[in-house]
Amino acid sequence: MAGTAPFAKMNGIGNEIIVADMRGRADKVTAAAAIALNGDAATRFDQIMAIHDARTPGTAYYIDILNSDGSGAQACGNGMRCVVQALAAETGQKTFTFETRAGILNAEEHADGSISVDMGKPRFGWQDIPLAEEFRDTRMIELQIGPIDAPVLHSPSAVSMGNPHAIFWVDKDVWSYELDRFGPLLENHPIFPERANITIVQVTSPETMVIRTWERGAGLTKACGSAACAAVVAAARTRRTGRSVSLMTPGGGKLHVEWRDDDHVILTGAAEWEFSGSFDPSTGAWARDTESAA
Ligand SMILES: N[C@@H](CCC[C@H](N)C(=O)O)C(=O)O
Repeated sequence: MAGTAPFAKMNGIGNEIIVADMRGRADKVTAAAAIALNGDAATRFDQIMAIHDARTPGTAYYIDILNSDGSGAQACGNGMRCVVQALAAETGQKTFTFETRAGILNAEEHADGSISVDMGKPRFGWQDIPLAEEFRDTRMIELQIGPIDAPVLHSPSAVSMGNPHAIFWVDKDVWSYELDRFGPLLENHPIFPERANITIVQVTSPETMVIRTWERGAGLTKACGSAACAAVVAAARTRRTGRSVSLMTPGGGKLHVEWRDDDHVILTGAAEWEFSGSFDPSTGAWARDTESAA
């Protein structure tokens, strides 16, 4: 065992995040450790953001992302904001370049404390998302759930923000849908060979929307940053909104997404520290720092 590692329990507008400091060590946070941490109410989380030493020149750190079921993820917008806030508090630095499974991304903490993450360019090709079969136009794919002649959710847009997203458009309040029941079925539908994050979206104006997400590998969450990005890109692509949109999320938090003319998607919002501790990255056994908030 390489010894315990420091962590911070944080959240990105309610998306439950553990930022694990794995710098200077060769081991990784194991799936077993993730599952154990998620099984304890005090450390229950949606994603672990493990900060590792840089692998690529020009980047500050490599960020390994784990879902609460122990699986890996390519992108996590809300978690990246937590990483930025933690590193900015430690170093005083305001801008960072990171590497993730999805590639290299830049992020910045603003003077008001909000944080913007450049989530890169969306991809729409069916092999890129990926989908199991060819769809020439992923603005609307054939997929539905519920009775065949009166589907509850149908015809989603599909988008990759580094990770796979299906966006279902609804007219009614997003809370009136049983996402806890349909989410697992859609996440694991054979059309998504790598599973998918499932989001329902109510567009409320050309600049606003309300979203609820069932996350791949984590279930219902209070917010999902990459889903917010995917929703805005898909909405703009289908002419439901413009390219600059404010989103309300189930935790009551607000995110802003801008799909810039250079094709990059910028996610902006808050991050919050809750408490700190140390943990064993191989087992998930952990202890709270004595001076840390309750
Ligand atoms: N909460 C995240 C998304 C996390 C990754 C996702 N569950 C996946 O497996 O792709 C966010 O804020 O983007």
